[in-house]
Amino acid sequence: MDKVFVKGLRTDAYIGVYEWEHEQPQPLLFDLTMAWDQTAAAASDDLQHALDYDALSKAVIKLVEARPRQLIETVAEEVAELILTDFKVSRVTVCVSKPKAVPAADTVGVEITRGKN
Ligand SMILES: Nc1nc2c(c(=O)[nH]1)N=C([C@H](O)[C@@H](O)CO)CN2
Repeated sequence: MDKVFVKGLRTDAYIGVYEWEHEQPQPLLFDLTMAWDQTAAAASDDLQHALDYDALSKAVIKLVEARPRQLIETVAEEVAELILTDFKVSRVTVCVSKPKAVPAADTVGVEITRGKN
């Protein structure tokens, strides 16, 4: 299956279980990989038949910045659900990185893959 991807999509979010994390936003980075058949987009050269990574990126940022959450697992599931539902994608992998979470590590995060039944 063909894929459309977005790497290193940055948002600033109220995210975390600790008190200080509720008081200031911190960066979350998303790597998103969507299954998408490119045939119609390539044949027509028309964005209407493509998975619009610009619109998708904006929708993800809007969702993530809309409200505070405790766990990055929750964010990952909500982002996957948005992409599957609003962008008619059949399968998506969402990787969420939280670079400020563990000072001794470059970054930490979770990765999930979800599909429509
Ligand atoms: N699996 C997870 N572990 C932890 C999370 C999380 O969202 N998922 N969050 C925290 C804290 O908020 C941490 O990021 C602050 O440094 C701890 N573990």
